[in-house]
Amino acid sequence: MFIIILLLVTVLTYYYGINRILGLPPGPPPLPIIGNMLSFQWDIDKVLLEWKAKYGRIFTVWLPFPMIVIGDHRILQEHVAKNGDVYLAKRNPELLMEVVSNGQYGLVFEASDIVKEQRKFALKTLHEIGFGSAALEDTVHHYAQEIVTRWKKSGENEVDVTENIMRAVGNIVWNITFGITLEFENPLLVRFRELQQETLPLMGGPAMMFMDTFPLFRKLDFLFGGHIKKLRELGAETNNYLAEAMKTTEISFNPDNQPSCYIEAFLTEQKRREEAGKPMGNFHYDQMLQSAASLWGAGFDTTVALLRMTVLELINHPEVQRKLQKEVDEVIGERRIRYDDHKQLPYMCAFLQEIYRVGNILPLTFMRQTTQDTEIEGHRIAAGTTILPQYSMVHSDPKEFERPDYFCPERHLNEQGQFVKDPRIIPFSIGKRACLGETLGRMEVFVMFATFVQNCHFTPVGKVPPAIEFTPGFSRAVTQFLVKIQPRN
Ligand code: HEM
Repeated sequence: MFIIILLLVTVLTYYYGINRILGLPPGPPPLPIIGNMLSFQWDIDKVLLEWKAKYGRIFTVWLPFPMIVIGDHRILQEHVAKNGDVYLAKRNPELLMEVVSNGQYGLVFEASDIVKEQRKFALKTLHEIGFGSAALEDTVHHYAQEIVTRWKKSGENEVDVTENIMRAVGNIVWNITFGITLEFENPLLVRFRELQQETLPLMGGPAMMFMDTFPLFRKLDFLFGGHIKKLRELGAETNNYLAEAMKTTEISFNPDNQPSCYIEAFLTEQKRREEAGKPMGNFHYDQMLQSAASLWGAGFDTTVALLRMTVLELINHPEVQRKLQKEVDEVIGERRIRYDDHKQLPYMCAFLQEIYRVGNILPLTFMRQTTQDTEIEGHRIAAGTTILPQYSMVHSDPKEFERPDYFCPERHLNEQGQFVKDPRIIPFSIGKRACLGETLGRMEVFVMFATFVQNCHFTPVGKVPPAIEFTPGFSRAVTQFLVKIQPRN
């Protein structure tokens, strides 16, 4: 009897009092051992917002380790942005990394001790190989033209816009990474997207989180749907393709030339170290391979997903499409779109800011781990605590944005019809782990979308446009939809 009472008291204390005892922000009561894991699906936006309404702007969720969720713009700015070094490290999904990437390498989930060095190298390299340059803008415009030329020929056919967008965006990332231009129709890009589409949903979800947290259960993978086995196979196929492409780059690599892509810059650094008699350090084969995988993984589906969503919103809001067409016709006419044109296209900027708000490409931002003791809103947070900076909770909070589910570019215009940049909308994240591809991503989305509006008119296949629904998974995208496309000029 005594043992039962003791057990009951322990469970109740844990359930109702653990956060208070540990001095953590309040949060949903956790169950012993599994914490709040059962509530933690990847389409968790709604649950997180309910918790925010109930427990405040920061709260604790147990997975089963305590994780502090920050879903408030001011706190994100004051801590994650201004105090970047404290939030530099990620809480890496070790199992996932071991299965897919042979360890914690690359540019997204690399081990904490190599982050600063590899991010510095990546930022410098991406700038040197053309981020922000007119040449890269020309390439993006060239692919935007490829897309609309094909769409214009579609006549009465029902079109899935994904295919051409995917080939164009895929080619741009491939080029930046390997310096290789693929044929527009090259089946490799299609296979690569399929691999990513199969991999991403398996990476997310409670099964992987559970096995990551409790290594003993990895042997029972077959009971959880065989995710580990499948991910290992998909990871191996992806890595083989990347290794092949790296080999091609290596064969034509000339160390005397200025690097034209990421892999060449990596090979140049290796050569420099070799000639100086310095150890390779983290500039080894696995880091090179997984950096390529990171650029591909982070730069491809994100951009494709946002561009697909722009078209879906156009057919759902014909009056918005008409306004965009009018603006482009009046300001640009038939001349070539340039990124700089955004300064003269306020309605288009408002439309894209609204896409960035509702798009929420990462349903769950990557978890961080504090690198030192800190304090947030009066709570002492120990070094090594997991933090979730959840920007989507700002984007979809009714206290921040009236009717947040409603797509409305006008909310980003002032009385004079000028575009108002909203600092609360953070699609590329902030701080020291913000997106490395923001410069390219913003330019790509603008130049491609403006070219679509300039050249094509999109209508739904039936009388009623398709619903806006999202696929679950590590990254978020609207489900498949078809459109009809008429040329505009
Ligand atoms: C419009 C498209 C894009 C969006 C919305 C986007 C958004 C994001 C977001 C939200 C993160 C997570 C940051 C965090 O953990 O706090 C991220 C990380 C990252 N992105 Fe992007 N991204 C886009 C395009 C790109 C492109 C084109 C590239 C490169 C070619 C890229 C490379 C990366 C990398 C390497 C990271 C990991 C950075 C780190 O952990 O230090 N992204 N991106």
